[in-house]
Order: sequence, then C-alpha cells, then structure tokens
Amino acid sequence: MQLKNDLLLRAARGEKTERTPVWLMRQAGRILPEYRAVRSSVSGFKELAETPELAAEVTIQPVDILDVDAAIIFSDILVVPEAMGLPYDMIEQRGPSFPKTIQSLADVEELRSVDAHLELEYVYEAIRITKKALNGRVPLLGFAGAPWTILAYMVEGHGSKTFSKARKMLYTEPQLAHLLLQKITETTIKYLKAQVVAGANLVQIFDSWAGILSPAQYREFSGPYINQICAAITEVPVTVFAKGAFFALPDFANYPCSVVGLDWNMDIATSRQAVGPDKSLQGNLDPCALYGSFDQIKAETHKMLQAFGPDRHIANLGHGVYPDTAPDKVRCFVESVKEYRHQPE
Ligand SMILES: Cc1c2[nH]c(c1CCC(=O)O)Cc1[nH]c(c(CCC(=O)O)c1C)Cc1[nH]c(c(CCC(=O)O)c1C)Cc1[nH]c(c(C)c1CCC(=O)O)C2
Repeated sequence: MQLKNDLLLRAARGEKTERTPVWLMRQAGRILPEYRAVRSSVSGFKELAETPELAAEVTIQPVDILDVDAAIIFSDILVVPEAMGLPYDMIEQRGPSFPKTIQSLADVEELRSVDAHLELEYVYEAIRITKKALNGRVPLLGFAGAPWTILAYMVEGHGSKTFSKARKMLYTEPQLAHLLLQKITETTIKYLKAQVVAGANLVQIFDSWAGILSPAQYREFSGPYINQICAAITEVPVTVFAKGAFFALPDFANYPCSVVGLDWNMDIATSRQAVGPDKSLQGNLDPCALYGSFDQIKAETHKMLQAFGPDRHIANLGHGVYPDTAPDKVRCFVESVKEYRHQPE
C-alpha cells in the first residue's frame, strides 16, 4: 500500500524531505495514560504484548495522540530469548527476569534457533493488524535486540549496571560466547525477515548495552553479528542503534545499514564525520531535556536540528523516552521538529 507519509523512509534512504521526520524510542508505553488504561485491563506487560489486537492498539496510540511520523510495533527485545527457550518474566517496577540463564555449552546447545522465529507468530499478527488499521498513515517500524545485548540478558538473567557475568563470559569462555551470539544472530535474521513479510517498513537493531564493552571487544563480539544482520535484511532499510558505542561509529560506516542512531553523549558533527555522508543519522536529544519548560524544549530541539542539517536526519531522543515524561512535553518536542525550517549555513 502507498504510504501517505513516507518522510521517515525517504530520510532513511537519503532522499530529500520537506522537513525532518520525528518519532520517539519507547513512544508506545507508559508515558500515555491511554496506554496505562489498556495495560491495566490485562494481567501485565506480557499479556499485552502477546495479544495482537491490543498490541496493535497501543502501537497506534502515539500516532493518534502525539502525531509522530512512524509507529513502532509494541513488543520487546526479550521475546527472542523466550522463543529460543528462555522464558522471561516482566516484574512490575523492576524489569525483566529470566528464571533460567545460560551458563554452559549444554545450555547453549539446548537453545532452539532453526525454528525459534515460528514461536513469534503473535508479533507478526500484531504487525498485520497494525498495518491494516494504520491504512498507510505512517510507516511501521519493526525491531530486535542486537545479539550482544540479548546475550547479556541471557547470561545475566536480569538487568544490571555492569552486566559483569555476561562480560566475564567474554574473557573466560569466548568460544562459547561466539557460539551463542551466532545462534542468536540466526534467529534474529529470520525474526526480522518475518516482521518485514508481515509489513514492517524498516527495522531497528537495539544494542542497548554496546557501551559497556571496550572498543576491541565490541569489534569482536558485537559489531560482526550486527553486520551479518544488516547484510541479510535487504528488503527494507535497517537502523543500528548502539547506545554508548561512539567508538564503533567508523565501523558502522562500512555496514550495509541505512541509518545509525546516536545517543546524547555523541557529538553530532563528530559523529557525522565518523559515519561519513552515505548513512542517515537518528537522534539524539537527551530524554531529560523533556523535563524542561516548553521554551527550553523548543530551543534544544531547534539547536539539535540545526546541528544535524536538513538531510539524512530522523529526529528522535538519544534513548527511550522516560516513563514519567508529560505527554504535553513530548508533543512539544514533536511540534518543534515539525515547525522548524533550516537556516542557510
Ligand atoms: C533493553 C530493552 C528492553 N526492551 C527494549 C530494549 C531496547 C531499547 C532500550 O535500550 O531501551 C525495547 C522495547 N521495549 C518496548 C518497546 C516497544 C516499542 C516502543 O519503543 O514504544 C521496545 C522497542 C516495550 C516495553 N518494554 C518494557 C515496557 C514497560 C513494561 C510495562 O508496561 O510495565 C515497555 C512498554 C519493559 C522492559 N523491557 C526491557 C527492560 C529493561 C524493561 C524494564 C524497564 C522498563 O520498564 O522500561 C528490555
């Protein structure tokens, strides 16, 4: 179906756009009272994510309420380890937890990878329902975690400041880590391809824990697997968002991806230099900027847009929007992007 608003896809491909497109990571979620209402009608996050009609409903809420230029399918990166054989619980106020973790070769060998993506039919169904309901209003984004970030949860078993168990494995059992990373990569490729078949117009790879690796470790344990995924997804543009991995930006220049996400620690001009002219950039306002006044948000957003320039930019925050951000402030961010006209250099 012809999209009525394809600004984001054109920006991703490096085509000229009338204005910069805008969306927010984690826009489908707790910032919206409308989301919390749907969420409280079910037993919890997992039931919501696994019920395609409801997942579609909360996916579309930010398009209706915040007027963003894209929808992102409501799901989680942790559905992949679950499909491979490690179920997770989402614990209220605390986050994800895995009753069983990966510690040995036997654990890795037990994981499903060949057909694991078939367990995620509920995600594909949510994508199909969302596409139909969106009726071409905006593109729909699919996503998955990067293999390193998924390994981190599979080995650690829960969130952590240091992920020291996961990083320990890279030193003590590098071979085992590579075996696991390759298995996750194979499942992720099939999963993302199935999302595209279901209707995703672009897919984003979230490497949320990229920044806790050294540059050398990143080059060995994360980058190559992301590169494999980018090379396999030829049907739609791919965005790579590696939080904290400023050191990897020159590597991404050589990956077959279309867009590179920046967090707010990354200098815009320096990042553009590192990534080169042939990729689009996404980001990178500090999520905390949305706690400022309306005037501050507008000024910060305009400063950011000017620094990125008019082309090859998708406006976003530098990480997911924080759950206690006022929806009015989010709308102010979106409107500030939409009203901006670039000043000639
Ligand atoms: C690391 C990571 C996770 N999940 C995700 C990442 C990568 C992005 C990032 O770095 O933030 C990705 C994710 N998770 C969710 C989405 C939905 C789409 C969107 O961006 O709007 C996306 C893209 C829903 C969610 N995923 C989660 C919620 C909150 C659960 C709830 O509604 O109770 C939502 C809406 C839970 C989740 N899921 C995860 C954690 C650590 C937590 C707990 C912390 C938190 O609550 O934010 C794992």
